[in-house]
Amino acid sequence: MLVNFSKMHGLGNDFMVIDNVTQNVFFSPEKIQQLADRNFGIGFDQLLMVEPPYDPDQDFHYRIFNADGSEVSQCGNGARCFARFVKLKGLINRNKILVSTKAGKMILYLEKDGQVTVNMGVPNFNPADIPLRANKEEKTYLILADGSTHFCGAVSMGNPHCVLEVDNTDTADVETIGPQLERHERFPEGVNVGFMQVLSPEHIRLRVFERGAGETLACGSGACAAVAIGQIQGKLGKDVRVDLPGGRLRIRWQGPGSPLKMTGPAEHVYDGTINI
Ligand SMILES: N[C@@H](CCC[C@H](N)C(=O)O)C(=O)O
Repeated sequence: MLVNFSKMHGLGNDFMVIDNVTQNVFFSPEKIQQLADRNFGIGFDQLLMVEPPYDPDQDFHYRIFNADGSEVSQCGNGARCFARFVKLKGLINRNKILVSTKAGKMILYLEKDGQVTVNMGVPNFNPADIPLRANKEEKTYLILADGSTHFCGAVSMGNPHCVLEVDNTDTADVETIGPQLERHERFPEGVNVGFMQVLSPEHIRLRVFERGAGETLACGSGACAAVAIGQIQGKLGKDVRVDLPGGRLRIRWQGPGSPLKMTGPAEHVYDGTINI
């Protein structure tokens, strides 16, 4: 069977994107791992499957799979690439796109300058919804891992995130702490781990060790999580520039109860066909 796909990226967080509106593709978790392999496959952090809407009031549904084959419910950079993809492929001709994921509904806007703005919904700090094992909601949790104590904020952006503040992202021990917290027992469904350096209330640097994919060049939902957590901890303002290894995002959040907006680029790299 021949499968058409596009390779895309958002700030170097890269995706294999499949139009499952006009095709009928199913991949097992093992097949996804094989395709995600950077030596033996196409190579990507996440696979995005664009599907017809599940709800009549939506334009599309889209599914997200990590490189390890696990299906997840949110991907910020993927959402921007999804919006570019459906326009590029002529699946829609509007600049406002309504889409559902496992996490719920989102609204995306294709801007005139080529950037994409995503309304990521309301950040959810309730531990049970993240999910995080905790007696009550806190701005900072103390988590013990391998004899070390980590202070981190936690939030669901539709997917679970914890964020640690560091002095310098260049020297942060992402390779050790990332995997320790990713599968920590306090996070029963795993967690994406952000390392945030606050330069000013309007400017942070961020590295993210992603659940199911390892450290990526950028994590959109991770950037949203860092700004939401930094703001409730009193460190950040309402309009923040986030510098990730792969480039820059703009995150705007008016505070608890309001939806958060992310703006950034989405690039198409090439189209391909594989025989599976
Ligand atoms: N790269 C993404 C997040 C992808 C999913 C994540 N690894 C998870 O398991 O929740 C982004 O840009 O948000």
